[in-house]
Amino acid sequence: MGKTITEKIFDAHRVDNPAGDIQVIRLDAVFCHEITTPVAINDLVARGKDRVFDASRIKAVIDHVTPAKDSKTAEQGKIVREWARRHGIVDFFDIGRNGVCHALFPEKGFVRPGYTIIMGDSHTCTHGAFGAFAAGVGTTDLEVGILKGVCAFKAPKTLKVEVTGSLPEGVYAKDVILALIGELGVNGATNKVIEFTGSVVEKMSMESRMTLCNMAIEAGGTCGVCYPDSVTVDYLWPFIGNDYPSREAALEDFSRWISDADAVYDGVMNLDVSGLSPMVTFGYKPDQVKPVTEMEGTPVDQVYIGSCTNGRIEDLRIAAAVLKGKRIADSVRGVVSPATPEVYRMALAEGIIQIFMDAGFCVTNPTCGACLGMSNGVLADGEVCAATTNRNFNGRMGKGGMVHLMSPATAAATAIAGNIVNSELFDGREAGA
Ligand SMILES: CC(C)[C@H](C(=O)O)[C@@H](O)C(=O)O
Ligand code: SF4
Repeated sequence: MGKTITEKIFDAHRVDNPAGDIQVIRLDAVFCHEITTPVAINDLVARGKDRVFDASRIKAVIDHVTPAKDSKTAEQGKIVREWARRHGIVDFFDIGRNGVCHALFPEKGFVRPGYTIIMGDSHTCTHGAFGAFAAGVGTTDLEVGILKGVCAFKAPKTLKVEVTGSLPEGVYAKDVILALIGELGVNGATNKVIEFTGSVVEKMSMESRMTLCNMAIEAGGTCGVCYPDSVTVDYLWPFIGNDYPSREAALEDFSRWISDADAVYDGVMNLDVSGLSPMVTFGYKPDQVKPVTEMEGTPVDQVYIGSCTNGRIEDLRIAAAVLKGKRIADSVRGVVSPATPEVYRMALAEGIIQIFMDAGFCVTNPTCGACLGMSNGVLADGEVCAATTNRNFNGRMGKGGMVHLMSPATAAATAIAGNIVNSELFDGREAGA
């Protein structure tokens, strides 16, 4: 019987099978940030277990609220900073080098096909885009991971989603994942890995694949996963060039991490995106999704472009293409947070930061910022934000605020119009047609 990519990853990492379908797997990396890791650190210290399994496999960043906005966030940063120093964690990213964890760590080459990764963050599923198993965990699992480099999971179940057809102009990975979550519902993939396959995914950049996998959790998924291919090899080449004689050799090696044709799934669905139009959420749950055309005219107070979903260079390029030479509406506050310093640098070099500033956007440092409503653009009661983020929960961006999730193109067009609108990049034609 064939196996899925996730089953193969588990087979290669299993160190114990204590009971039933519980499997203990060895971890290739443990990622940390300043919101959830301090709780684990403090507890390990209190229990006299202030150790790390392997400092080189722990990657840490201060990203959610940075620079610190108050004493509490300053303290959280301090705990992680001192812990990283104490244990010789070299890959620790503080002010000036820090960015949103799920954008920064892949960009640094820390995620590889076949890897197992945990983090105390629900959007850890993003890293599956590289053909890895990466899952968000709670404090107890994080502590065990830091201490022993292992984690217990149930045997993985997989929902295979074949994305077929051809993406129309102006329709992006964000629209695909919103449409999928709309179909699945917020619990549609609970306790399952969502395996994204099909010709549309094969044609996607690593950035777009990360956008897809990032929101797997919004349908309840443990992880999203894409097969590693030449796109993955090209993205990782600066980091793996010394390990393989050629890109072809790397590709050959990575092909271990692809599901067998006769793998057994817990569900298979097809999503033909040929007729898809830009999508937007309308309520407080990510599965409340409609085509933008049905929400047109909804006024917004703020437009936020950033986050681990859509704060990468590809996203900023798309938004800038819409904003170029235009001004955002007087009634709108535009905020853009490049996801990492490298994204910021590229955007600067390409004139994208200039376009955002000329359009009237405020450009912040790389951080989660407004995404979770802790800094850099918190909404007032009754205010509405068009955002490229992944969560529209009630009060997420500020008490009494409403968030509409959308693609960077739709967000940029909305900023110009002052209300929700399709971008002019969308003409409804299938790509290449
Ligand atoms: C702060 C952290 C625990 C949280 C998460 O797990 O997702 C945050 O990143 C979010 O997006 O709400
Ligand atoms: S950008 Fe938003 S969703 Fe992503 S890790 Fe930060 S707070 Fe969470």
